[in-house]
Amino acid sequence: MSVTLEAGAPSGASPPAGDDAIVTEGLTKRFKGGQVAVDALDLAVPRGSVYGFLGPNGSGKTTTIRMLLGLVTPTSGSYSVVPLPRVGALVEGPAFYPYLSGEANLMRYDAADPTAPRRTARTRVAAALDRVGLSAAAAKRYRHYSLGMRQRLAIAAALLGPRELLILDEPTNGLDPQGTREVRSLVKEIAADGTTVFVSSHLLGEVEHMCTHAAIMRAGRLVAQGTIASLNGGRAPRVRVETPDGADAARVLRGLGLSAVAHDGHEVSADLGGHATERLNASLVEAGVAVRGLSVVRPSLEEVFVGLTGEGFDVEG
Ligand SMILES: Nc1ncnc2c1ncn2[C@@H]1O[C@H](COP(=O)(O)OP(=O)(O)OP(=O)(O)O)[C@@H](O)[C@H]1O
Repeated sequence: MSVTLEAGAPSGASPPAGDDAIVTEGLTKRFKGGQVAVDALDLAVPRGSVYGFLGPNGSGKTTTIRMLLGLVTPTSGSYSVVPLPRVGALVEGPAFYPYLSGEANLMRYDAADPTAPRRTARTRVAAALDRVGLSAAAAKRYRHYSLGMRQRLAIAAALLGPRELLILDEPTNGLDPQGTREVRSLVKEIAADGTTVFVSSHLLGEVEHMCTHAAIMRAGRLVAQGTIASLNGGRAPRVRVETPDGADAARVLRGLGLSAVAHDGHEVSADLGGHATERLNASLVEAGVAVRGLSVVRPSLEEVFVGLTGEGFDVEG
């Protein structure tokens, strides 16, 4: 589906060209009252990716997702998404009946879709339960489900049809650690089946571990996007040596050709470049440097984010 809006007029529908599942160009939402929730957003979500849509609360993630699903009308800009019947979405958790089983809840949910043939409802529900690992708990009442099982059932509801794209808005929010683990590994499994997953989160650690790609949002604007490796790769890994012989260690590292050598008390650090840490250690010891510790520090997405925005971030997860 493709929608272009200038002055509020939709202009046609087609899936994104090329290898992307979602493309937005200049996508903007200004709410009545002047609040710009999403500001000229250019996203490109490759098919087959697990795409983390990362930003603090209020940065415009939910508004973007609601626009992609046709639930909110953009003020301007355009977007293309794979055809909506091929998109499964979990935006606000679906309301399930506590006294009904997981299976009965999904049957009701499926019945609400006028395009789904009734004849095959049981097969669809069984496949969705199987997909999220709830077959054995299909007959159990929803109120006896754990938090993780409840969220997996919600994801099953989003997977009732064949999906090319799954959009999940903060799927681990409010879960306990066990539920969080269940949902994260389910997301990876769904992606491994070939479904593109677009998942919003305010947790850097979560995106770093679960996703292949990420976009970083701040106050409605896109700050950076790309593969996790390319986002991290903007900054080189550093080697850090703990030693009482700092001046000597710095001299050895410079002599070996390492750059950006910094010496601060009992710690010496330098850009690692293509050097092997075991060789560095051997050279330091041979030169009589007492090495108490040697480590390689790779920049995390958190450092990249702080470097880009000058702001801290919620890194839990
Ligand atoms: N219907 C609305 N009317 C006016 N302002 C809104 C509306 N919906 C969202 N906003 C504002 O737009 C901004 C972006 O909100 P949005 O919910 O998209 O952010 P978010 O990144 O999803 O955050 P959260 O994780 O807290 O939902 C916020 O400042 C919010 O207050």
